Amino acid sequence: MLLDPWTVGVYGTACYLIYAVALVIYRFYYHPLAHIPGPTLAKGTYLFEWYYDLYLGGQLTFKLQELHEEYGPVIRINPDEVHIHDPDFFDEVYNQTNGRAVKPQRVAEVFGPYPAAMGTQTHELHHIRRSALNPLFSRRSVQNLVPTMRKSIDILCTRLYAACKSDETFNMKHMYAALTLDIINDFCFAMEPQSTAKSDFDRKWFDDLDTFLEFSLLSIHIPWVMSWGHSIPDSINKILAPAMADLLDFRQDISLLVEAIRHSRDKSHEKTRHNTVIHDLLQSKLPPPELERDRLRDEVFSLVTAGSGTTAYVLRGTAYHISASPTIQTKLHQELQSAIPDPTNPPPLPDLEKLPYLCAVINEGLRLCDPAAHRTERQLPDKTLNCHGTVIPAGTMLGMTSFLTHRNEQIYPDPLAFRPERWLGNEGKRLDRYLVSFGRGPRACVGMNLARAELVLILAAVFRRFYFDVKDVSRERDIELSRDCIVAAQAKDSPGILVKVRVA
Ligand code: HEM
Repeated sequence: MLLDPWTVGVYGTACYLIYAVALVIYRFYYHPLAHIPGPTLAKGTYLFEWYYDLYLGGQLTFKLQELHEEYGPVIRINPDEVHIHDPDFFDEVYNQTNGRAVKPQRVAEVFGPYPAAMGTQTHELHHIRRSALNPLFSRRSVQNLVPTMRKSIDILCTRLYAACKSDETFNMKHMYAALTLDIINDFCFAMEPQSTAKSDFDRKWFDDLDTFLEFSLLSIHIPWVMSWGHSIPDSINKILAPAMADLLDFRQDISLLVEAIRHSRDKSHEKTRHNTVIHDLLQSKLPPPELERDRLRDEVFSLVTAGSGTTAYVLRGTAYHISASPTIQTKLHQELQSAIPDPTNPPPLPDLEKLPYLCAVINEGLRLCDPAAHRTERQLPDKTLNCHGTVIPAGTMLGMTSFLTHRNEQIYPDPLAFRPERWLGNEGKRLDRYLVSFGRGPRACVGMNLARAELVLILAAVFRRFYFDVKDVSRERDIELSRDCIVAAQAKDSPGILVKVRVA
């Protein structure tokens, strides 16, 4: 005899409840992480994490400090994940001696299921993809890009001189984002600088990116949302999420460009002094499937998105802190004035990289204005870790958060103060191992050399010539990290960083 729908519903619900209770009991008493301390709700369910990140909007990162104070250096933050807070353990988790390092799916695919190095889960495939990218971002390659970077920086300085005369207020948030976007676009596609010259610095593009990042926070907790979005046509995505329209069009344009470059139809790079990233990848030793059009498209798309907002974030925060302190501003300006007597004829990059105060300012900026807000997650299938006597089984999803290391009072006394002096002398050298803004190990930031060169060239050029009035900027609202949207985000009501400029 067939059961009526009501009875089926009752049995179904009862079975589900029994399953859910059994699962929670398993997680508490029989799970391989059962011995690791943490909040009760987090050990048994994902509700703890969802409450802080989805309901309160990217707040779990800030709660972590409190949890570590209560439960110790190794804690369970959801049924399947461990978080470690011990700055001396960073290399233990991320370095190469631990065998294979797997990037868990939820973080690998947080920006979409892209077949790019950044989105690759397995150690072996990541190694293949990363080996092709590494030479493109070596110190020597970056050195070759200096004229490219200077081209965009000169456009910005011309605009700033004009702003001095007109007493214009402008948004430093979009200004640095436009500059870094122009530089990475030139490197990837030999595209002439565009955004830096626009009156609003291409604001819509960056507002759309912010919306995309807010969405990424949802996708890290509910991964099927992003996968589903990628499985439906772009035309429907554009209706569902209009803020994504330009980004999706840009991604499609890259596909066309890959084919145009592959078949030598695009000659834009002949006007520049460098090959494009697409050229270099096409000439690399990558196996044929890795050279397919859409694979290359997604690799380059991830470079553009990872390589613009992050550096811009450090630039704008650092520029604010310099401008907010007359002492730091004067000290930096004096160093730059004697190193760069003629601002239109700056010294080579290696000479600028030796300026002690500029480097100290940059390190302090990387520390206090670190864009990587979210914990960096890994699984080490070949290694059981032991942290302060707590055994973490091989294969466990584990993470550490650079934000906590960078604000650790024992390492950086008065951690909220922007104090470049802490990086000077022998004491400063001791701190190097605790500056982890670019991550560590085989999956550390591939663009690190490029980012550092941009920071040196841009801050030297701008602060040699200009002073900024930041009296209308609220540090708490416009500068401080207040939401973890995977990348750091400011308060929702922040208007950006509105400043005026004058000649130094
Ligand atoms: C100050 C600026 C930057 C900071 C602080 C930063 C930070 C980071 C961090 C912490 C990671 C490691 C994430 C992980 O371990 O899972 C990373 C990865 C990555 N970054 Fe950056 N980044 C910056 C600039 C750049 C630039 C300029 C580029 C591009 C060209 C870039 C491209 C990438 C890519 C492709 C990855 C993934 C690497 C891989 O998985 O092999 N980043 N970045």
